[in-house]
Amino acid sequence: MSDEEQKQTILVVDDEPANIQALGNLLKDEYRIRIANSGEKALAMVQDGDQPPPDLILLDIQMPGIDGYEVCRRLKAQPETSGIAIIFVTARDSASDEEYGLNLGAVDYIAKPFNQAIVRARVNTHMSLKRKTDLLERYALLDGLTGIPNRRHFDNLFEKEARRCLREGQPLSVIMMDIDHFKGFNDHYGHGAGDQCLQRVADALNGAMARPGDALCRYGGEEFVALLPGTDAEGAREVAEHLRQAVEGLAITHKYSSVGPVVTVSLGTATLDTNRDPEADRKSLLKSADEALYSAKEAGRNRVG
Ligand SMILES: Nc1nc2c(ncn2[C@@H]2O[C@H](COP(=O)(O)OP(=O)(O)OP(=O)(O)O)[C@@H](O)[C@H]2O)c(=O)[nH]1
Repeated sequence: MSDEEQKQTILVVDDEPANIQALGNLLKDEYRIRIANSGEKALAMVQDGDQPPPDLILLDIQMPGIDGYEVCRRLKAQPETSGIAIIFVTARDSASDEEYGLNLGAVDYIAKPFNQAIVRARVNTHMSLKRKTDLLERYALLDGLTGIPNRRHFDNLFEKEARRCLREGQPLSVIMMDIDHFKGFNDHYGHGAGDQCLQRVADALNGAMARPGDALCRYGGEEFVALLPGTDAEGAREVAEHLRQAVEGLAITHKYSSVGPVVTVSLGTATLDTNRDPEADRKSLLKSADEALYSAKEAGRNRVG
């Protein structure tokens, strides 16, 4: 990632080009600046799912059309945008205005005409807090042992992708997988070797997932789940077979498996059929994949159920 891409983003919202320019010039060396000259444009930019949301919004209050208070209210009302920090930068400098703005959920309130050094210092404080929060959130969604997304992350992704696939009339598949006779592996080679095995299996599974939208998560102890947006049932079975081969191809010795001499996985696939009742399908998708996984176990393991 380039330095420019790593920069945090500030959206400056003001109907006065001179104000946008002043704030932009003040902050452009440290941050990536986006601008909107109305409340409507600001909302459209932030709610556009294709662009990552800004880290901070510097928001004027008095603007024609949707004013800053209303922009703040609408962003705070939506879970996807409610976490974005907002600082009002405004000529309305009475204590009651400030109290009103802070009660709407803004993190700070700066009166115009502003002192450049104070604006920069306050912005830096909020951006530094935001960087720490982002880091903590990222860690909270990753599995500590394998470094891949954890179950909590999967639950969020699953909800998001299920909604998107239903909206766009796309299929959504999941693959549940479980290492065969992992208890025997742990019991005989030790917990440390078991942990290493989990790490290598996770890497191999990750490497075998081809599409950028696909996600592999650790679902539980020795259980993994793959989420495949836009993939139909046949495609999911193909991916599952690749995943099976990738783990077998690692050739990790497992003398205590009934399946063969190396570590293997069993897999079950299920696909959300957008033509049927969307709610019922979504709820039962993981259950179906789990049932398919258990039939793979019953049928002898190291296979796709
Ligand atoms: N080393 C290690 N072992 C784990 C971890 N999480 C779960 N396990 C072990 O995974 C094993 C799962 O065993 P079982 O659920 O009985 O299943 P299995 O032996 O894989 O048998 P089948 O699934 O029927 O093939 C247990 O021994 C757990 O202790 C982990 O993070 N590290």
